[in-house]
Amino acid sequence: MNWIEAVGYLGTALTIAATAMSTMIPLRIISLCASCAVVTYGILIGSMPVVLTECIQIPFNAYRLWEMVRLIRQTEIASSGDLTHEWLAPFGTKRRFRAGQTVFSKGDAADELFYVENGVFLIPEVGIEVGKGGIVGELGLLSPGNTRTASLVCLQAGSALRISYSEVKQLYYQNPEFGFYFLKLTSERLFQSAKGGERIAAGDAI
Ligand SMILES: Nc1ncnc2c1ncn2[C@@H]1O[C@@H]2COP(=O)(O)O[C@H]2[C@H]1O
Repeated sequence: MNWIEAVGYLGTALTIAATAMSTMIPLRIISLCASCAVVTYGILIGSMPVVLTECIQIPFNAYRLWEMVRLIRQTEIASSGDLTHEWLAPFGTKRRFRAGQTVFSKGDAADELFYVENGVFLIPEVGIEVGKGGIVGELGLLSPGNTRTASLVCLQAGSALRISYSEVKQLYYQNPEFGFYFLKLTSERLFQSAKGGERIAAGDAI
């Protein structure tokens, strides 16, 4: 076997390895390496169909790889809670609350969540205060019968964006980063409640 054939076999081996892979990022990286080896081989043996096939595949693989890396980066940002306002603001309807006002009570029917813009709110059952940037009222979307798992009372006058559950669902299906953030937020709160109501401030980064 001469070195030109060795380059060709390297391309074959990498192509087979990529086909066998189940995780997307390594698959795309190995596919790109395979294409580079096969293009080199195609040039060395003067085969335009081989070169052309791989040159068409390279941008597709590179684009999909970029998409996956971007999604993972956004998901990381999402899980730190930085993008919530950006996501929710276009859907929200502003509502003002005065000190002492009950926003909702435990057991009420739930069909919306709140993104706190300012003021301070209290969840009396767990003794948690929710301030600017906090999300509250999301568990009703998942609770049996869609009822509130706790109450919410306004401590210091402020405002919150109301986002209906149907809009939350739209956002969930259309925006995987939001979906992941929502999953993390709700599961952290449910885990904490199950552990005995340890404090997770509703505005805390998760
Ligand atoms: N342990 C908890 N930590 C933080 N927030 C909570 C906790 N339990 C309930 N909540 C919030 O209080 C809200 C009450 O209404 P929901 O059940 O719709 O959604 C609930 C959560 O947003």
